[in-house]
Amino acid sequence: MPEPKATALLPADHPPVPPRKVGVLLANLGTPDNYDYWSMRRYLNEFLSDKRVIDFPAWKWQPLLQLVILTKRPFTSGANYKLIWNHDKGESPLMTITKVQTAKIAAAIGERHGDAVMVDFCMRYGNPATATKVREMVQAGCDRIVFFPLYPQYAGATTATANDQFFRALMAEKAQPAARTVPEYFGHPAYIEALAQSVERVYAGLERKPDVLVASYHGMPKRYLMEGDPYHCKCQKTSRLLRERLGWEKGSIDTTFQSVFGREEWLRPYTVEHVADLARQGKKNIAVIAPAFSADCIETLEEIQGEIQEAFVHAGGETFTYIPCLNDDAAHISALVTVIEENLAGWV
Ligand SMILES: C=CC1=C(C)c2cc3[nH]c(cc4nc(cc5[nH]c(cc1n2)c(C)c5CCC(=O)O)C(CCC(=O)O)=C4C)c(C)c3C=C
Ligand SMILES: [Fe+2]
Ligand SMILES: [Fe+2]
Repeated sequence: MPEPKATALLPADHPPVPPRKVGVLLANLGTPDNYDYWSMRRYLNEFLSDKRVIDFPAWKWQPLLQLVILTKRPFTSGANYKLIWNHDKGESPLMTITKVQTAKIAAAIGERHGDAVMVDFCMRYGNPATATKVREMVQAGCDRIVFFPLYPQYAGATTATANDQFFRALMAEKAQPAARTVPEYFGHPAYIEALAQSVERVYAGLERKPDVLVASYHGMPKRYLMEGDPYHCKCQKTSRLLRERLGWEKGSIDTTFQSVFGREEWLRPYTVEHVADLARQGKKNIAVIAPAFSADCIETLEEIQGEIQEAFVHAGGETFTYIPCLNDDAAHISALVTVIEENLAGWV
C-alpha cells in the first residue's frame, strides 16, 4: 500500500517534509573556477593546505606555501590550465567530464529507481563544494547518502580526504542522513573490463603495436607509503589485473608515477624519466594509460601529452600513443553504475 502523504497531516506552520530519497553523491578532486591568478591561488591554497595532501606541520608549511609557492605556481599552473581549458564552456576538462559522467549515471540510475534515488556530484576543493551538495540532498529529502569518491585506488590524499569533507558536511546537518562511503574499486571486474577494452580499442587502430604499455599513476611522496598509505600497492595491483585481463605476458606493462611536487622523493619510477629510458633502450613505440584518473584532467592532457611525451621524443622515441581516461565511455559508466548499485543494496 502506498505511504499516506505526510504533508497533508502537518500543522500549517510545519516545515515541508519532502518524500524520502536516497542520494548518490559522486566526488572528484576539484579544479579551479578559472585560470587567472586569483582563481588559481584560491584553488591551490585550499588543495595544498589540506593535511592529507601535504602533511608538514602548519608552522613549517604555511609560510612557504603562502609566501613562495602561491606567488609563483598560480601563474605557471594557470598557463597550463589555459592550454587545456574548455573555453566555450568556461570550465576545465575535469569539470566538463564530471558533469557528463554524472548526467549519464543519473539517467541509468533513474531508469532503475525513478525519483527514489537522486544523483549529483561535488568536488573536494573548489566548486561545487561537498557541503553545498550534501545540504541540497538533505533538503530534497535524502535521509540516506551513498558518497562515491571517483578514485579507483584508495589514497589518503584523495579518497580519505574526500570522505573527511563529506563527514564534516554531515556534522552541520540537523537532519543527518545515514551515510555510506564507496570503497576503492580498482579490483572490480567491471572496472578492469572497461580499462582493458579501452586499451584494446586504441591498439586496434594502431599500425604498429607499441613495444610497451606504460601505466602512469599520479604519484605521492614515498614517505606516505612507508607510513602506511597503500596507494602504491593498489596501483601495482591495477596494472597486474589489467595485464591478466588482456592476456599479456609479465613485463608488458610498466607501472610508473607522475606529477612530482616539491623536493621530497616520490614514488618511483618517475614516468617522465622512465619513458626517456625506454626510448634510449630502443623501445621507440610506446603507449601510455593513466588508470588512477577517472577523467582526463590537467595531469593527463597537459603533463602526459606535453612534458612526458616531449621527454620520450627528445630521448629518441618515435610513436607515443596516449590512451584516454575512461571518462564517459559506456563501459566505464556501466562499471560505475554497477558499483553504485552494489552500494545501494538494502536501501532501495
Ligand atoms: C588520482 C590521484 C591523485 C593523487 C594520489 C594525488 C596526489 C597529490 N596531488 C598533489 C598536487 C597536485 N595535484 C594536482 C592536480 C590533480 N591531482 C589529481 C589527482 C591526484 N592527486 C587530479 C585529478 C588533478 C587534476 C585537477 C584538474 O583540475 O585537472 C595539482 C594542481 C595542478 C598543478 O598545479 O599542478 C597539484 C598542485 C600532491 C601534492 C599530492 C600528494 C599527496
Ligand atoms: Fe594531484
Ligand atoms: Fe606497494
